Amino acid sequence: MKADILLTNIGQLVTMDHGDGPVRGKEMNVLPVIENAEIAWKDGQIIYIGQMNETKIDANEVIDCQGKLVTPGLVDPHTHVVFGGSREHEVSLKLQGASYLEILEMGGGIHSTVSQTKLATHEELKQKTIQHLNRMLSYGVTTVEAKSGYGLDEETEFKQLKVAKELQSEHVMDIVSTFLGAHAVPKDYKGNEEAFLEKMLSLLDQIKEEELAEFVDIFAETGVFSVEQSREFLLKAKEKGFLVKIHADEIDPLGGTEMATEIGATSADHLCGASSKGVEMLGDSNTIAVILPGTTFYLNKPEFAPARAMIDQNAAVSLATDFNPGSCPTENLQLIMTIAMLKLKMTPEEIWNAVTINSSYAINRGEQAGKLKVGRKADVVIWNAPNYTYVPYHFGVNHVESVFKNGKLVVNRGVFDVS
Ligand SMILES: O=C(O)CC1=NCN=C1
Ligand SMILES: [Zn+2]
Repeated sequence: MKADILLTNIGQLVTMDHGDGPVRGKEMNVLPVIENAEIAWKDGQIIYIGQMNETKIDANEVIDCQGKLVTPGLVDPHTHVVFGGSREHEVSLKLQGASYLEILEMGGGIHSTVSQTKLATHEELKQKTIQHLNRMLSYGVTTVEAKSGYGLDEETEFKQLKVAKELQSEHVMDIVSTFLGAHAVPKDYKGNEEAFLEKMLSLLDQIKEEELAEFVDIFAETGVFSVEQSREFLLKAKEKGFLVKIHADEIDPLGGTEMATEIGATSADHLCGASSKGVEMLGDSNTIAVILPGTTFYLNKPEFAPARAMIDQNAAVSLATDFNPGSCPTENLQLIMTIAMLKLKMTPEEIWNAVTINSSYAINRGEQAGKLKVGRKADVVIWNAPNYTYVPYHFGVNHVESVFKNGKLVVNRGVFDVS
């Protein structure tokens, strides 16, 4: 068998090849691992996965993985990666005890990023986003969702969406685009949310025509949009052919989780305040629960999402960074894995399923990402770690050694000249 690249002497090859669909409930605690394994690819496509020395493979390049861990590229299914500026100036307010919603109400938070995103040129926004995507790649992420939502007007929402679309073809990262025009109520629409939502809905035809987004999302939260406003908005988006997802029960328990499952949302995200009814409905639905423990940590909230109860009720759970300049300014999905272990009480097996195969289904890429299987593209990570438990265990550092995207080496962190 002729190959371009063969990885051999792999200690643990985690394939995520459970069969079709996301993994849910008890199945989340199963991790398909091949010990002492090899994987080979040609022209960017996986042609062999198996035990070492089972098959003769004639490869142009052979990489001895020295017993290390190899996994699929990670999938980050919830990020606000396209944005201007930053919000470190709000740290003093946070330290004085101002809450996220209080800062938003004061005209800061999302509104602050909206002002900075409006000021950024298309090119400035694009170059800044490339830096964030490169850092995500260095953490082992090879597929990412990118939301708009820092324009709250036609011009700047389209600027964000066009940056994401250009990077879909120009950057090696696979990017799934989401329209989040309903991210907050701009000052000139205060008290007139319905009119603002109508304005955002009026953009959908052009977004669909120009293929600028696959998903539509909305922030269902106190002081932003109600659950009923969100239901109506997302149902209209579905009628126009969009897939939908929702920021639900992030801060206040409004019942967005239940609504997401009722309308057949692809994912319901945050869910810190999900009710027991909402948890039960997730278990009985195809809606993926995307949990963002980094945000709960960074907002210093005591209550984390009840991920343990969701898994116990047979839900499919995914993890994401929620990378954004305000409530979770980190691209480090590995750190999220550690927080999920400690605060959500998820096992290493559940965590690895939640950052690969389940995340890929949360952004409609279940057939393309999050799994290593013959015939799929070679999005592969070699970790400087002896096993999959080691990554969330040894926290706050980057364990990636090499990242291959479509079979091409795109990140090599294994090179040190320390003599
Ligand atoms: O604050 C932000 O910029 C991102 C966010 N949207 C909803 N929750 C957090
Ligand atoms: Zn978010």
